[in-house]
Amino acid sequence: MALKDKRQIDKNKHFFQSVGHALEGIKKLVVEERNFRFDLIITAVVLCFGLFLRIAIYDWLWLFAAFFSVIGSEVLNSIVENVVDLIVGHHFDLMAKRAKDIAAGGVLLSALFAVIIGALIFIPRIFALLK
Ligand SMILES: Nc1ncnc2c1ncn2[C@@H]1O[C@H](COP(=O)(O)OP(=O)(O)OP(=O)(O)O)[C@@H](O)[C@H]1O
Repeated sequence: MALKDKRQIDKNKHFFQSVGHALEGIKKLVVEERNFRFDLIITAVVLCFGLFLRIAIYDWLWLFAAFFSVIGSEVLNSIVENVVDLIVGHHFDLMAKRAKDIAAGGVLLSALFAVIIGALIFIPRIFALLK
């Protein structure tokens, strides 16, 4: 699935070419975005906790909704940062600041959603374990 033509700008010719570019995008997120790596580590830790505490299927559904909400907003934040940098370059610009701060606010809100879901699922179980 290696991408032979690194300077391609026309449409992908087949499904596997599209998947190859999508995987390249995910690799960029993992390698270049510190917060994205942090989200993945937290997700792995929470998954381990969920398996250890044998949480119910409905709890897993909420947890996965929370994971993908955070990851989705992190992806949107990275897109905004890249597009803004492409447009304004290395200059201070109030609209650039506004766009980046709003995108970061979106990540913060989805992280808050994930913390609430995690607390509702895990705090009662941890208390039950301690009894
Ligand atoms: N061109 C610019 N003009 C004005 N302010 C900017 C510009 N670029 C960045 N900033 C400000 O600096 C902050 C951090 O910039 P940037 O989002 O590029 O860094 P980051 O470390 O990748 O952020 P994050 O922690 O969200 O991943 C932005 O939220 C914004 O407030």
